[in-house]
Amino acid sequence: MRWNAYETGFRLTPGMRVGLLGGSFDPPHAGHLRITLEALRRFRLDRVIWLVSPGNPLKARGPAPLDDRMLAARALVDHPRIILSDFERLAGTRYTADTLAELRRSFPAVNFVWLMGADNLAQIHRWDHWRTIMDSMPVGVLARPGLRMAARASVAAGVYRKARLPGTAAGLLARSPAPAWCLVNLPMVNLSSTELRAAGHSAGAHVAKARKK
Ligand SMILES: Nc1ncnc2c1ncn2[C@@H]1O[C@H](COP(=O)(O)OP(=O)(O)OP(=O)(O)O)[C@@H](O)[C@H]1O
Ligand SMILES: O=C(O)c1ccc[n+]([C@@H]2O[C@H](COP(=O)([O-])O)[C@@H](O)[C@H]2O)c1
Repeated sequence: MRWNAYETGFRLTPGMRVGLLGGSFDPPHAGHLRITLEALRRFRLDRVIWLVSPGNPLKARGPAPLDDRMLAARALVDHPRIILSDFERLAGTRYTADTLAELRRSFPAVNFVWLMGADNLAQIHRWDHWRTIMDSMPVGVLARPGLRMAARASVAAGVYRKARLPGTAAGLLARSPAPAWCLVNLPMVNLSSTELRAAGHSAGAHVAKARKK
């Protein structure tokens, strides 16, 4: 399967520790980059793949076109260990549980870690087959301004309380058998795509500006 239209020449080799940051990235922002760099370091990952989603199944509002969001991400990120991918478009998956199953099938010897902000830990119990996600892959959670408490009090944190690694053991997460999750604190960046869109910064506007140059 030709599964990455935007990133040529990257290889995932057996034994690699690879973080997966799924998101709308509508538009991508410095908060995404900050948590990615922090995840690479704290979870001792070899790579992080941004899975730029065709559309969050829980969001009624459709995002900007995927190509615009990929281009905007490319303009923001230039790092040898960060891969940008439209895997979900190419694999035809929409729900995270399906995407992760497909990735595991394609790369059976890679140690994947699902990454997300604390806002998503607080609501992952609403996702399709959320327990399959938690039971099949370690999960790294990055603190997000104002959401640490909601994450700690979440359904997922309660159901999987015994599977939680302390922040001091974050470096072991990628090699821990699922279920395993770890919430790390970090210097937080108070940015969200919602606020950026409200201020007129869309992925499409970025592309239009780049074309004018
Ligand atoms: N500032 C941030 N701090 C921590 N995690 C973040 C931050 N921004 C985004 N994330 C996480 O990155 C992933 C992708 O985020 P997403 O593309 O939805 O951006 P967003 O800013 O949350 O967008 P929106 O406001 O439209 O929901 C999610 O897991 C989200 O929790
Ligand atoms: O699989 C689901 O049911 C599901 C529900 C909501 C969100 N997700 C995924 O969570 C990631 C973050 O979504 P978003 O829109 O908050 O950036 C992205 O990869 C989505 O596909 C997945």
